[in-house]
Amino acid sequence: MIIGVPAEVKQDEYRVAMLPVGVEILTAAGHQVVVQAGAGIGSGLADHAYLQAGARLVASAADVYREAELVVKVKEPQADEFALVRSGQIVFTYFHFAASRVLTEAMIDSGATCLAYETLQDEKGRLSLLTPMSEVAGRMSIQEGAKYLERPQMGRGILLGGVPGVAPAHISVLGGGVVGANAAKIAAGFQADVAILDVNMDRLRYLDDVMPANVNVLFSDRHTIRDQLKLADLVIGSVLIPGAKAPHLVKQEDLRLMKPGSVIIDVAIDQGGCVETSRPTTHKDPTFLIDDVVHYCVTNMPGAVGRTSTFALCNVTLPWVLRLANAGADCATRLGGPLSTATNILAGKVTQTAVAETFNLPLHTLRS
Ligand SMILES: NC(=O)C1=CN([C@@H]2O[C@H](COP(=O)(O)OP(=O)(O)OC[C@H]3O[C@@H](n4cnc5c(N)ncnc54)[C@H](O)[C@@H]3O)[C@@H](O)[C@H]2O)C=CC1
Ligand SMILES: CC(=O)C(=O)O
Repeated sequence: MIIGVPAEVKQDEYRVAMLPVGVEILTAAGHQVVVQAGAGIGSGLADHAYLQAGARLVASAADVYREAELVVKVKEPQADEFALVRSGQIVFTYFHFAASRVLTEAMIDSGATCLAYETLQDEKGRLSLLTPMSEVAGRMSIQEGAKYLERPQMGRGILLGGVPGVAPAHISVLGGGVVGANAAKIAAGFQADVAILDVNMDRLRYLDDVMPANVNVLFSDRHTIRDQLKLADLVIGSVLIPGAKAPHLVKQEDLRLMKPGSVIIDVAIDQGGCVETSRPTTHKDPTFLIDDVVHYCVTNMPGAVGRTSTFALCNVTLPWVLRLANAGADCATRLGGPLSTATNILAGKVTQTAVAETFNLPLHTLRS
């Protein structure tokens, strides 16, 4: 199979979808890998490393899309990439379709097959291609939160850990999955006072067992959320209902409960955000103020730490790329099991229930 790796074009996206070692493994298995020149630069991976591993370098994204049967990316195709995606092609990347009707319609119109990293459930039911980026974003949410709590960044002027005689920051983490647990772990290390809210009691019991003493776990309901908003200096939005638009746990009217200069890091923004007032932002212009509350809603947080993130992502995606490539272009879209959970659009037809429901589109059933 011909596998294509274009350079990422989303604002401030420094990741790349394949490491040179991935090229080596795929070519050794008899496949061809076409890489856009410069694609790895943001992650410190030079063109010659891809060449040495057996890749063919091409000048433009158009060249990659023209040749590749399987396009492997990091972020969803951007508007100026839509026309490059073609019928019969498989695109394997983060899509987060429920957050964008425009993207969903563009991919339907392309006639391509779209396999989303974020909905792939492995044999144990884990979202194993989302996990490493959630680990990055969860950890990063605390360092970003610490920065935007500083007064010159419009924050309240709060140091996360406080100092002897002055209370630490209170951090409320909405959703105790991978992002939430990683955020809480780092926040606890800063000696902040942390609360994790979740609706999954088994998860709360687990977190209660493994988290340090400055982390409390609470059941997430409307009253507890509102109580937490009154206390919080920093709120981390980290809920997920796989494939679906994130529920708005914080309503616009709730912002009035919060202290002026408090900060919301809505990590769940890639699924639409769990705060009603959130809207997508970029690393270049990451925050905005509503009712004196700082909102940070960057949709590709791990992109800023491209080197760490590229390695963490490619470590887990490569086995699936290899599996698709070995199946061959005709059979790859008929692979059952985990790859069927990744299939959001098959040859231009929506196959993910949550996406069809979000946009009221016809749902097609996958057949093996
Ligand atoms: N902005 C960015 O750059 C990035 C965003 N993300 C996003 O972060 C979000 C969270 O991802 P993960 O932690 O991996 O998901 P996860 O599935 O591990 O955790 C989500 C948690 O939310 C909980 N939850 C569901 N409904 C809830 C409610 N009403 N109240 C409280 N908790 C609730 C679930 O029980 C689960 O424990 C996803 O939307 C993911 O795509 C992940 C990486 C990067
Ligand atoms: C999960 C995702 O969309 C990202 O890492 O950018």
